Amino acid sequence: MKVVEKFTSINGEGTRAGELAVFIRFKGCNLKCSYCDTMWANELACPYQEETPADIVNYVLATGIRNVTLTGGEPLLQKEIKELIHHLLKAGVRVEIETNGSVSLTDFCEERPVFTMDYKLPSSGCESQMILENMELLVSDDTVKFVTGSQEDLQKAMEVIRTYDLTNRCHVYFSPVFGSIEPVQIVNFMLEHQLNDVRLQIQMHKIIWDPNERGV
Ligand SMILES: C[S@@+](CC[C@H](N)C(=O)[O-])C[C@H]1O[C@@H](n2cnc3c(N)ncnc32)[C@H](O)[C@@H]1O
Ligand SMILES: Nc1nc2[nH]cc(C(=O)O)c2c(=O)[nH]1
Ligand code: SF4
Ligand SMILES: [Mg+2]
Repeated sequence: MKVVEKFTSINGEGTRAGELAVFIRFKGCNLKCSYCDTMWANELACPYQEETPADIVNYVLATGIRNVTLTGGEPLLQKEIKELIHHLLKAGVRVEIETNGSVSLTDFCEERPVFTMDYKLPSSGCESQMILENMELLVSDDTVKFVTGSQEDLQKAMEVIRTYDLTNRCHVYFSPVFGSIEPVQIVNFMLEHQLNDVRLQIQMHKIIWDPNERGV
């Protein structure tokens, strides 16, 4: 598996935000979101370490931390990802996968990690790649995350939430494209449209550390 970085930190996002977590970041992505904060990991020339699922499980267990987030890049594109999920779950670790909404989840629903799945909004430039069938596969521990950069994005996110009744299916988060929309605009939109059960979340690690710092 192509690992570009692995580190321990607090999870800066998602339902376990603020808890300790181990991060495994994989190389490569099939999308090119306008705002991507880890584009470096998607470049062909990005150096990586070839690791087996067993190497990764050993690293995770040695940290003594019970949460692991598999991210990237797009983690579900790694050939051995199913095997890795299997071994991590068997070892009793909580597995969260950050995925971009353009990879089918059908193959990952038997032995289940927790999914934090983006719905890519218009300002990302990648909305046409969304696999809408994925919405039907989400369960109550999963999350749909809308990273919003504009009023148009907020409007579209609301439509998607209503179409798929997302707040009755799973967690729903709004997160600002870091530094490009004022969080208060998101709050005002939520108030104006009475978006109950939607949660605003700001990437905590970008406030604790320099927003461009890697490995945190
Ligand atoms: C770097 S991606 C990797 C996982 C997967 N490719 C995806 O897009 O979900 C991890 C998360 O960071 C979010 N993200 C990337 N750049 C961001 C930015 N500039 N501001 C806020 N969130 C961002 C993505 O939308 C995604 O939810
Ligand atoms: N601390 C911290 N929390 C995170 N949660 C999701 C991350 C990601 O890049 O997917 C991330 C990250 O890069 N750092
Ligand atoms: S899908 Fe994720 S990793 Fe890929 S470009 Fe978009 S934000 Fe970056
Ligand atoms: Mg990140």
